[in-house]
Amino acid sequence: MTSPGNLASSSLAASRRDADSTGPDPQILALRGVHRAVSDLRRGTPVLIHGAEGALLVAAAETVGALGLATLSEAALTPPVLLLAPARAAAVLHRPVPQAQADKAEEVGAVAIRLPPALFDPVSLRRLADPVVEDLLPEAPERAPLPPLARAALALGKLGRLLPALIAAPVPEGIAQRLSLLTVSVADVLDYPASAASSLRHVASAQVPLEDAPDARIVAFRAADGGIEHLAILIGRVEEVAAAGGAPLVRAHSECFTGDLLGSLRCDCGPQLRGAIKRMAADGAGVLLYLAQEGRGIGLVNKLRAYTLQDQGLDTLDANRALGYGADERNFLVAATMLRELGVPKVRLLTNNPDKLAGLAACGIEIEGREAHQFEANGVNDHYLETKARRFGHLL
Ligand SMILES: Nc1nc2c(ncn2[C@@H]2O[C@H](COP(=O)(O)OP(=O)(O)OP(=O)(O)O)[C@@H](O)[C@H]2O)c(=O)[nH]1
Ligand SMILES: [Zn+2]
Repeated sequence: MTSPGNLASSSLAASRRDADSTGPDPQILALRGVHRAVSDLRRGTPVLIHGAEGALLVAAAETVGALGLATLSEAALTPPVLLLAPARAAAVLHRPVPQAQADKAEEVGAVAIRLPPALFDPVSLRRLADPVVEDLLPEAPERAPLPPLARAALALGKLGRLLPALIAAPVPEGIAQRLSLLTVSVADVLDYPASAASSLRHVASAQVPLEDAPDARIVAFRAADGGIEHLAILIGRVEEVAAAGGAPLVRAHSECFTGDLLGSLRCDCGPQLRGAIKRMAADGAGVLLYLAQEGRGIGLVNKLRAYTLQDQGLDTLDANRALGYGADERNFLVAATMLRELGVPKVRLLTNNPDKLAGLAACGIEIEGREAHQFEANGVNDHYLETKARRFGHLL
């Protein structure tokens, strides 16, 4: 269980992990490499992905500028193509992706679009990437053969919480060094979510009495990539309950800026957050994991885009898909690692979401029971709640 002494030695251990006598830890180097590549994509700078199949230079359609496109053209072995997730590709191509190809596309999770000169500029590319700017081209573009490493390219864009739309071109090995561009391996990109989650360690904690739970402590967790922190709010006698082999109430709550902080009526997050804290205080103990997984893992910017699509008639699940994301992009290993670090391997989970129960169990957390966590619809979120029950299988 967390104590100030443990915390101090744990953060010291974390700071030493990258500097022992045998040199930096390869896992940490891999995590940092991917994190830096993501930052470059977010800035509009191309990065190189390499694997056994070759080397692919990629840039995010959402952020790339004229300079990035010029770099791509100059280095490309074959003309750059636009990689899109299958759902977005179907919209851009003005037709469903044919079945045989769709299967392949789902498997790879990417479709390549040919980019004639008229579309090879930052404004056109953003238009092709973003379903909110629903201004389809009068003439649909053509498909192109899928380059190698396409799946890793879209995965890298998603890690950056960017629209999963990347301009990509196979390039000769060694070009990245000549152009001073970052290189990441396909394995490091695909391993990143699990590797980052399993590297989470507590870095700081403090007593923070809450209105609804005066005996509360916040513990902050940081991964070895240097990314954003996740928080655990410990309420009451958690330590005692866990030490006695009991299962405290636990809620894995994904952050929701709009609902938690502003009281948005579009979702049920605010009442669920405050309700969980009250319930844990009444129960005498509980752990609320406040996870940096805004918008079920797609990020706040994409959630705002998803809201616009919902205002145009899509539901919460189809809006995610239209953007090129999955219905739920969260990684349950984050919550499981935090619980293990806190010494809470057994829980009574406050949730209506069967995927959370299955996801945490798959990561080795013992689910002693589920506690329903439902709140009245408010007149604005009725359709959202109904969609969660109907399409996500939420338990009532
Ligand atoms: N992508 C997307 N995310 C949303 C939308 N509405 C709310 N969210 C996000 O959904 C997350 C809320 O998830 P949770 O509170 O964990 O709820 P849940 O998965 O429905 O499961 P339980 O509440 O545990 O039953 C927050 O990160 C919100 O930002 C939406 O329309 N689209
Ligand atoms: Zn919300």
